[in-house]
Amino acid sequence: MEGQIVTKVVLLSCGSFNPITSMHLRMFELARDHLEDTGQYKVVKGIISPVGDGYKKKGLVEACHRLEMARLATENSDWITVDSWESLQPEWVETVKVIRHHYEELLEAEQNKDDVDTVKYTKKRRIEENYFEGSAHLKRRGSPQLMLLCGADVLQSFETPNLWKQDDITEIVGCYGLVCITRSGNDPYSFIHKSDTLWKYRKNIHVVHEWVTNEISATHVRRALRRGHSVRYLLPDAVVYYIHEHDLYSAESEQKNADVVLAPLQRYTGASSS
Ligand SMILES: Nc1ncnc2c1ncn2[C@@H]1O[C@H](COP(=O)(O)OP(=O)(O)OP(=O)(O)O)[C@@H](O)[C@H]1O
Ligand SMILES: NC(=O)c1ccc[n+]([C@@H]2O[C@H](COP(=O)(O)O)[C@@H](O)[C@H]2O)c1
Ligand SMILES: [Zn+2]
Repeated sequence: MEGQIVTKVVLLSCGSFNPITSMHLRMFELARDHLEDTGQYKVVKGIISPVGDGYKKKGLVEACHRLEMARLATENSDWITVDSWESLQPEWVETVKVIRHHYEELLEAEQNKDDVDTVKYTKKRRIEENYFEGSAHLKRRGSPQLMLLCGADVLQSFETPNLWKQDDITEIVGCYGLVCITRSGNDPYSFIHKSDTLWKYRKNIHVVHEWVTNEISATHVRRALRRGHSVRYLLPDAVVYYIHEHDLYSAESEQKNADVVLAPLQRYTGASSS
């Protein structure tokens, strides 16, 4: 549409990527097409942020391997990147904090571009002064928006007791925005309808309907590998080779963290082992 303001968007996907699959990469392509088709957005970058080992999910192999596989999977993409910040943190980091971290980096990069010849304020002050309505509402004139990209199962997990803090959900959908890819077994439209918070911020939630549904999941890939079955074409060849070279997924690796409570549940309930 003529005269319409086009907002630049960076998509951030947080997850285990244990291992990264072709569907993880498809999510970015689907989300970019969907946002750009509206005429309101230009997607300039995608970031994959593998969760740290402190997440303690069952079967989670070391972050260094998950990072390397994500790097191999994205080496042919000119816009999807991998970021190690989250995975290098000694403890599990709430997703909202990962988003804040990347948003700050984004603003700094933008301001470094703007600021070459202007009066030097401190970095922090510059960031604060450029928000439209103060730091509670993170929108700076002309700067890119950061949106969380996830599958509908993650949206559904918002209602799992003790997994997400209500304030975090409100900040994610209220201040940043969410792009959610449909996944069989989950109905994001109904979920948004039932949640007062999600309904309130429904304009910030972009549901992308994936018509070519597929059931690719990292769980399926790990299971096939344990059984000695082929996983070729479910994930990029370079990742398949890496997995075999390092003998990553076995019955033994699937038992990692088997007796440990997932970090968010531990943090919000005080439990430490099952
Ligand atoms: N087939 C899929 N359709 C839609 N979203 C997906 C699909 N596979 C993964 N995702 C999304 O990718 C992100 C990273 O997910 P994750 O690393 O847990 O992969 P996964 O395939 O779900 O793995 P696991 O089976 O171990 O849970 C999440 O937002 C998840 O919802
Ligand atoms: N409260 C939270 O911020 C919270 C809770 C559960 C999962 N998560 C994140 O969601 C992602 C989920 O990954 P999995 O689907 O692989 O478990 C991870 O990046 C994890 O850190 C965040
Ligand atoms: Zn998952």
